[in-house]
Amino acid sequence: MEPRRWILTLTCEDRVGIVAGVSGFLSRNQGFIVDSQQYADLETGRFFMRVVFQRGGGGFPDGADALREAFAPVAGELALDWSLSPADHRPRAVIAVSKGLHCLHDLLHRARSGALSVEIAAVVSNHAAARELVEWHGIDFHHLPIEPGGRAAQEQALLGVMADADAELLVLARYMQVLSEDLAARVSGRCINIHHSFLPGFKGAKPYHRAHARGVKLIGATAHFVTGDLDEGPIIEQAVERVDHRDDIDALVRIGRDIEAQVLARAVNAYGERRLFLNGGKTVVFR
Ligand SMILES: Nc1nc2c(c(=O)[nH]1)N[C@@H](CN(C=O)c1ccc(C(=O)N[C@@H](CCC(=O)O)C(=O)O)cc1)CN2
Repeated sequence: MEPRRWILTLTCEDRVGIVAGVSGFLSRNQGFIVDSQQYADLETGRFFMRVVFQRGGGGFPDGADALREAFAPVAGELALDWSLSPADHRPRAVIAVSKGLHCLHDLLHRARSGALSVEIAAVVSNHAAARELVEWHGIDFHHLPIEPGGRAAQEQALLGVMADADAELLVLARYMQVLSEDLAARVSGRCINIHHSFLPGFKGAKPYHRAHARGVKLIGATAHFVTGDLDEGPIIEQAVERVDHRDDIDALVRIGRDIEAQVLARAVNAYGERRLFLNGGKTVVFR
């Protein structure tokens, strides 16, 4: 049987000796490195690293707690912000959606076919349109309409669903409500939105209409971490497709749906596989 694999991710203030410190720890503990990627941002002075490793011989710490206990002194010495988990761990996620269900369909299908690296724990929506689809997949659906003056209560209910589902990640899969500053702060670094344009172009509502009016030759989609500032969060993934004068707004919307679904799934998988790091107003995404 293949030995269990582990993923160590870390970030820290950059200095000489980080890679040596980590690889030295693994060597001393019979850790066999399967994949290692690191990046030094010379502008911010931050360092990022992701190591995939497995048991390489006798003396390898047995289990997550033993590994974390063994690594903690090294991490303290190097002043690391770190996380260590089994490679097959899939973070639990809540998906939020409004009336456009194409990204939700895609995520549910990928989850069902084992191609999604997060576990969909529940789906919430300010409309009831997705209930039948979600329940067909055997997943909890929560209809959280926004009553007049009820945005704060609705957001509390959304946080309640995340807590009850033990979910760490919130995915806005064409959820057309602007999260409050408070909610955005509470899910900072663990909330991913898909915006239906190639940011920074065409922020806000109805980007395809405005792209058509502008006569663009490329349209795209952008997955980003959510912040309190609409469509301003750190970009995780983007893609574009060529369009031309023959493509009316309906065509742009149709072409855009596929781009949105693909870009969002890539971003969610980067998060689930611990390949994604916040780096100030930007991100580091290991391939
Ligand atoms: N705090 C944030 N919340 C959300 C973000 C974000 O970047 N920061 N992105 C949106 C998604 N989105 C574009 O990608 C978007 C959604 C909604 C709107 C908008 O103007 N909504 C209106 C209501 C529209 C309606 O009811 O249909 C509003 O909220 O008043 C613009 C952009 C998700 N949330």
